[in-house]
Amino acid sequence: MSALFTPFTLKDVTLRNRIAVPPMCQYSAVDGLANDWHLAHYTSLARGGAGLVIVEATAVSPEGRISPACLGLWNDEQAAELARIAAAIKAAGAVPGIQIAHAGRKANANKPWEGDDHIAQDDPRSWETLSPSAIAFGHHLDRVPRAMTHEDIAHVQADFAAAARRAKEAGFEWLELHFAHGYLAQSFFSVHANRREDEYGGDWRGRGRFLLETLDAVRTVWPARLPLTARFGVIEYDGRDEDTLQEAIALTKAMADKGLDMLNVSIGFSTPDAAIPWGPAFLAPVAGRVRQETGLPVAASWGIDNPHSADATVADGVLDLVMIGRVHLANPHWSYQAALSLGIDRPSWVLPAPYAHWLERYRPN
Ligand SMILES: C=C(C(=O)O)c1ccccc1
Repeated sequence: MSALFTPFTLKDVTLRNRIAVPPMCQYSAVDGLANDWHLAHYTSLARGGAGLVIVEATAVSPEGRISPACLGLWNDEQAAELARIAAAIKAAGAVPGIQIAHAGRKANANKPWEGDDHIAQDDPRSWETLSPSAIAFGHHLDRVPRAMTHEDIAHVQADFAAAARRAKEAGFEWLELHFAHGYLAQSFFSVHANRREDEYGGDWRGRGRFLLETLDAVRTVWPARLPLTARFGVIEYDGRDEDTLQEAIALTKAMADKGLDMLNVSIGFSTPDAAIPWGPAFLAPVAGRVRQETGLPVAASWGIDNPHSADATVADGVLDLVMIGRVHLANPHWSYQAALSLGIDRPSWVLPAPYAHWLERYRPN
């Protein structure tokens, strides 16, 4: 029996297997609106057999977008278009998830294939960037952001709560807060980005306050019966990893006490000088430690694309869900290939019936 193809239940939601498609920005929206690109993209991924499909980083406000082409959930028109995607993912047999985000000091950037750098301030598409402190990320993202006031902080937290409410009304059943990858929430936690001397800075509790308060605000509107999760950078690969990990584990425990149901373990990406040890499933052991020390179910991504390795991380109790990202862009039916490789019974039926019946028939014995 394959551990990867066992169901997973969290709160009132059951996934058909342990395979999740993590958020992967498409940079294909206009005014934050989802369009036919997104509908085809997410429908295709859901038809491929994954248990959970999480829609990409969706900004809680216009200035929270990474690029002008990112999705948004700050108005009802955007919610209506995203409702079509949630319904399409569900109709294909996967659970519809969505990640809500604020890009902080990495906001206002060109698409990755159009420079990946901050949009020039005299460009009509440019907007002001916000962060805990007036410290730029560096390299291609060298814009110095404005240090947030307490009014800014309260406003952004209210935006997260409003986006969560819209996500619920749009039919999403899994919510992920973007607390990773050097964006706003990660920046509050990061010693590289947060040099504040008020209650939102200093030790891990101070630097974690924005994340805890944002979680609180979202928890009040997101239904208790549906999973409330976060993607969180627990390590920076910046030479102080053990310190960061211990602080991240302490903050994760505090988030669990406030109703966080699962952690999608990722990387901080708070400094351009990180020495990331890219390699097959390199982050899985870090996620396993977070799982062990916090007692929370965890997921992880980054270089997990081999079915046997993915299966082993679940079978060995390292991960509860495996985030299979970029390889899904090359092969939306990765789950079917994994089912064949792992020798599960009737592998074709990982796919929808209109595909499965053809794949199962006329096969050599
Ligand atoms: C666009 C990203 C996101 O939405 O998290 C991202 C950024 C840096 C590394 C991986 C992913």
